[in-house]
Amino acid sequence: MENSRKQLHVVVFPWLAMGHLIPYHRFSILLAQKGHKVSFVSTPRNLLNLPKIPPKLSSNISLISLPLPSIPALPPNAETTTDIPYVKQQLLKKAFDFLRSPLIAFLQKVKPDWVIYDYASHWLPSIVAELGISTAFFSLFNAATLSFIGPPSMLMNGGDLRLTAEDFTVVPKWVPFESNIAYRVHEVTKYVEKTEEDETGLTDSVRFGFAIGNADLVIVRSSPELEPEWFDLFGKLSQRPNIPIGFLPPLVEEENNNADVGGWADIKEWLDKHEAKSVVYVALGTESALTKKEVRELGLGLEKSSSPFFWVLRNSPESTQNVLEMLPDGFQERVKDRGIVYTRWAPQVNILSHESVGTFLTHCGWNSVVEGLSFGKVLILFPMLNDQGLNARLLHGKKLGLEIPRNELDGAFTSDSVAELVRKSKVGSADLADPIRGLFGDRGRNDRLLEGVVHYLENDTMSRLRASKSSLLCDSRVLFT
Ligand SMILES: O=c1ccn([C@@H]2O[C@H](COP(=O)(O)OP(=O)(O)O[C@H]3O[C@H](CO)[C@@H](O)[C@H](O)[C@H]3O)[C@@H](O)[C@H]2O)c(=O)[nH]1
Repeated sequence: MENSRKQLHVVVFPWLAMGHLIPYHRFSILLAQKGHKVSFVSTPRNLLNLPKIPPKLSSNISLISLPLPSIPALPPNAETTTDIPYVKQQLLKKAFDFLRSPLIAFLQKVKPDWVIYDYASHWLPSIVAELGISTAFFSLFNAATLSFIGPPSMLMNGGDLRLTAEDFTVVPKWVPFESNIAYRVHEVTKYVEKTEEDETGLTDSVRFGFAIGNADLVIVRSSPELEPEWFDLFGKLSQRPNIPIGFLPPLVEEENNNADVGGWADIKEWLDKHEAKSVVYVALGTESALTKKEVRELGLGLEKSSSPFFWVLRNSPESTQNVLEMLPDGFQERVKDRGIVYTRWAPQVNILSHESVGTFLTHCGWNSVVEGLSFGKVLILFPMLNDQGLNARLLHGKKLGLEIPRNELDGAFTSDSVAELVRKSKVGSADLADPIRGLFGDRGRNDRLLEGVVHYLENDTMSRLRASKSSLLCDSRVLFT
């Protein structure tokens, strides 16, 4: 760390979801690499499951464990959204909200310069401001999604009148330009059900409202080159300083190359046998669950495509049936020479970094999108939940992906359309040269955006320190007059 730069102490507190813990952890590593001190706060099992901290950075990162209080009806070991059915997520938020007291006690003790927090801890910024600590909301949603969610001033007052799934299929009235970014009914049905069963009394949009509206800074995991009009609009709607951090393109972890049976070494051996860009990687993140009918259609589609594939298909807490039993009869036997159905946690970044993978059939979780595009894969878009439908519209509009046609109401699709898009993904390499696509994996550009965020955190802290020193000077002058 240069002498002119102050070493910051940053407390990082993500929501309890793998898709949040992973990028918050990555951001923490990058802050530590810049010489800053990070306290990464989460629950015990989540801390154990995080990627290893590189030994040379371990003195800069402390893992702070706060046990998750038990809540009736929440399974005892549930510490992430992956452990529970989607409609039970609000229970996890209820338990998460009980982390408030131990977290505040920790902050009072260590008095960091910054707290970087997620949308679920909407209560954090106002309390932390009273302690004189700066707050940054780190948004894993892009600017288009943040704008779709709405102006914080409206959300904080409970003024979001969208209640039914249909309400979310309309471009909001605060979007002043032409846009097609809105949900399809099937992409929000579960959100509406989850909200109706709300255990916390707060909808996610209210949490977003407070998380954004009370932040000193909003850091957005995206880039203004991808979505200039949405960054512009989000700045106006939020009335908060906001800054893009770029995409945080993934790093391939060397240590994943282990001897675990069925682990990365075995997967790599299988991928190595295939021609460049021939394999379709299929994975739908950590929160979405397919119905039996969807598993069947997707399977038949992959079979009809005649393409080699690697399909991550794990059991979901939403279903009591083993997911392999949902596959079409005889499926695994018929495709055994060219397809793998993988039922464990997959080393996704390693797989996507492999040259034999050409196509990524994805649910459009923002991490997966970034990972796929950073490694130059062709995306087949299959949104299921959360921001995924909006991401799919954005990507489709920018010609960054091919969307599987689906029935707008129930999401039904055909195996033929899956097979057709897989084939199309193999021939449509022309737009791979698109400069927008190149932004995702451009290390130089992404590093510069990250550097901008780090400078903001450093400079803001320095000006606060100078301001508090000069107010002390004023006070002492008052004393001496
Ligand atoms: O077997 C697996 C499954 C997932 N991953 C990783 O886990 C992350 C998953 O993130 P994402 O692709 O964004 O999917 P979700 O976990 O479903 O993400 C949640 O969080 C995202 C960020 O807020 C949102 O965009 C999604 O809609 C929301 O469901 C990625 O880094 C994957 O590489 C693995 O490494 N192996």
